[in-house]
Amino acid sequence: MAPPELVPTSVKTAPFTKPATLPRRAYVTFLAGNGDYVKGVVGLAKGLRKVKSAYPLVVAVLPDVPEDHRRILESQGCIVREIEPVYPPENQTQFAMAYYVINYSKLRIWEFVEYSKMIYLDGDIQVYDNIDHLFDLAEGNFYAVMDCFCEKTWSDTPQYKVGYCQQCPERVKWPTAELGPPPALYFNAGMFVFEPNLSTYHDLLRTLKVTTPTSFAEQDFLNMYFKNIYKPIPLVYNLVLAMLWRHPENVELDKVKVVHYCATGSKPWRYTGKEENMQRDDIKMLIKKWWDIYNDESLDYKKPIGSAVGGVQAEAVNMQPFIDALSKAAGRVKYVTAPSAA
Ligand SMILES: O=c1ccn([C@@H]2O[C@H](COP(=O)(O)OP(=O)(O)O)[C@@H](O)[C@H]2O)c(=O)[nH]1
Ligand SMILES: OC[C@H]1O[C@H](O[C@@H]2[C@@H](O)[C@H](O)[C@@H](O)[C@H](O)[C@@H]2O)[C@H](O)[C@@H](O)[C@H]1O
Ligand SMILES: [Mn+2]
Repeated sequence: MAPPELVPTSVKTAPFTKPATLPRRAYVTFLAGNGDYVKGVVGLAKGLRKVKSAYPLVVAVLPDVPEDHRRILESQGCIVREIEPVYPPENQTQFAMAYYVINYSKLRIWEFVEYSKMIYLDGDIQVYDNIDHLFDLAEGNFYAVMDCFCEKTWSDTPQYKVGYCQQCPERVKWPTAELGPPPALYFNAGMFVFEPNLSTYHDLLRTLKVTTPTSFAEQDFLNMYFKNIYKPIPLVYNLVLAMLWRHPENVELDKVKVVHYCATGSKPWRYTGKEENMQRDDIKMLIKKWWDIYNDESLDYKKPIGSAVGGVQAEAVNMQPFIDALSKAAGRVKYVTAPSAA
C-alpha cells in the first residue's frame, strides 16, 4: 500500500453524490486489431456497469477494428470513436513487446476535448470497485500508479541490471556514485487520470517526432512528458499482477479496486495457466473473477427505451408480460393499423 503522503488529499472518501447534470467525464480505453482484445473491452464495460459507474466508456478504435467488433461494443453501451494510428519516429528500437509500437496511438485520446477529465484504462484491466471519485482529483496533474521494474521485460534497463525497483528502494539502493540520481517516479501507463487538451495533444505529437523510442514505447514517452506533474496514486487503482510475486508486502489484495492483467499469460480471455506464476491461487481467483463478470448476462447493456446512443444506463422495463397478455387477447382485439400510404 502506498505511504499515506502519496495519497492525494483530494481523493474523497465521501459517497459519490450524482449531481443533476453529470460533468463531462468518461472512462476511455484503446482497441487495435481484429483479435481478441475486444473481449477485454467488453469485460471492462460490464465491470464498470457492475460497480455502477456514473460515466460512459469511450473506446478509441484504430481503423483496423472490424465493424462487427464495433457493433458488439456499442451493444454494450460503449461510445466508439475511430482514431488514426500514431507511429513513433523511424527507429531501431527493440520494444519490450513488438506490438507496443501500436500503443503510441493512445496519444489520440488527448484530442477528446468534449470531456473535461477522463480515466484511461487498458483493455486488459478490470474495475472491481467504483473509482468514480478519482474524477474529483485536483486539476492540472497526471495521476497514475507506480510500476515495478522486476519482470524480465525490464531486463534491458539500468534499474533491472542493478536490481533496483522503486517499489522497494531500500532493498537494493540506487548506485548514485556510478549512475547519478535515481530514476524519477515511473508510472504504469495502463491506467491514468488526465485532462484532454488540444495544446497538450499537439505538443505530445510534436515532442514524439523528436524523441527516440525506448523499450516501453508510449509508456516511457508519457513518463518523460508528464514527469513534472505526475502524482502517484495508491496501487489499489492499478494492480500490475507482477506485484503479487515481486512485492507481496506492498499488496493488500482484498483492498484492490482495479486489476491489470498485464503479466505474461494473464490475459483472462487467453489464459491457459501454462506460463510462469499462472498456477498461483491468487491468479486463478482473479482470472475466475474476470470471467464471472464477462459471462454475467445481467450485466449486459440494456438500451434505455427511446435512447439512441450509449449513455447512463436505465433499467429497461421488461415488456414480455405485456406482450404475452396482448397476444392472448389478440383474438378479440382488432389492432388499429396506420392508414396505408397508398
Ligand atoms: O493487439 C492489441 C494490443 C494492445 N491493444 C490495446 O493496447 C493496450 C496495451 O497493450 P497491453 O495491455 O497488451 O500491454 P501490457 O499492459 O500487457 O504491457 C491493451 O490493453 C489494449 O487496450 C489492443 O487493443 N490490441
Ligand atoms: O506499451 C508499453 C506498455 O507498458 C506497460 O506494460 C508493461 C509494464 O506494466 C511492465 O511494468 C510490465 O512488466 C509488463 O508486463 C507490462 O507489459 C503498460 O501496462 C501498457 O499499457 C503499455 O503502456
Ligand atoms: Mn495492459
